[in-house]
Amino acid sequence: MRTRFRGITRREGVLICGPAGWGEFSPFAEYGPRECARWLAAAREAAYDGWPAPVRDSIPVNVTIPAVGPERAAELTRASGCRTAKVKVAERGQSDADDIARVEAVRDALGPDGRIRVDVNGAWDVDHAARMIRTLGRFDLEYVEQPCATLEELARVRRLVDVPVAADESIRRAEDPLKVRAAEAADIAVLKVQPLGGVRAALRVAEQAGLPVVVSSAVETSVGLAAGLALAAALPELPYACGLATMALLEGDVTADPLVPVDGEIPVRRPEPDPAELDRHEADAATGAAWRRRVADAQALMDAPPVIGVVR
Ligand SMILES: O=C(O)CCC(=O)C1=CC=C[C@@H](O)[C@@H]1C(=O)O
Ligand SMILES: [Mg+2]
Repeated sequence: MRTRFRGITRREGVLICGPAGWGEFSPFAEYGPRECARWLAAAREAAYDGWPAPVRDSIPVNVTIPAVGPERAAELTRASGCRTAKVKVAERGQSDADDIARVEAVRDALGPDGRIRVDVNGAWDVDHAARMIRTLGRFDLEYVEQPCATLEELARVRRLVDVPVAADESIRRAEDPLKVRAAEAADIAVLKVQPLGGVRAALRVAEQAGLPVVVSSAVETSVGLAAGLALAAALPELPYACGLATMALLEGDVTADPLVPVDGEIPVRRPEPDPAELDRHEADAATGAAWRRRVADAQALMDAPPVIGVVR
């Protein structure tokens, strides 16, 4: 990766080639087989079933600003050409002052008409969240993503601030993603294709959650990003720019024509992996064997025929 994001500097995964095309299985290292089964279901759907028909052919996207200094944050914002930015805040080891400086720099770079959301990844308690959301509110926030860890805390924060609250981890890591609505914990639901088990599964969550939705990536290659675009393209409504411009966080891609935004949008398309790029990024034998085991462990929990075909 070009920069540390979500605590990692390397992104690994498995690409599966099937009759419907290529799929990506790239759960983060700490996820066990039960959670990985949903990620594998998403890859299978891409490789074996394909996706529902799109109702739009271009997706507005936000630039994703990691927990970098204000100058770098402004640089990344300007270079993206996007009119919406999602700024990581509450990074471990950093201060509220770091977050305020980063958001202020992004606001300066975007100008008054740009939209800014922040992603806390559940790190604040309710008092800290209320205080920081009010402080950052002076930069006019579009919404705050997962300010606290639990549904109960999200519901309390919602009643304390007038910035909309988006649920992310409460949707993608929950046994029942639909509890968010019952708990009145969020105004917006963030959908990620792999954690939710595929495009069709994510469409069902969107329908049942009954909230406006944003599609966001899991920092995949263009193989996995194509599934995120397919979800964003199939949703009946798409009121927010989507977090699908994460190719900017990666040094390279497995395709020769990566999915990157032009004027803040990404066209809905499905780039094919390029043999030379596949070879360039192929993991060593030990890493490959470990990933084949992760596929097998997740597969063992799925009531679906085993994944076969080319696994790289
Ligand atoms: O939503 C975006 O702008 C990009 C994707 C993104 O922010 C994330 C991807 C994967 C895990 C997290 O680090 C983070 C998130 O919490 O949404
Ligand atoms: Mg998030």
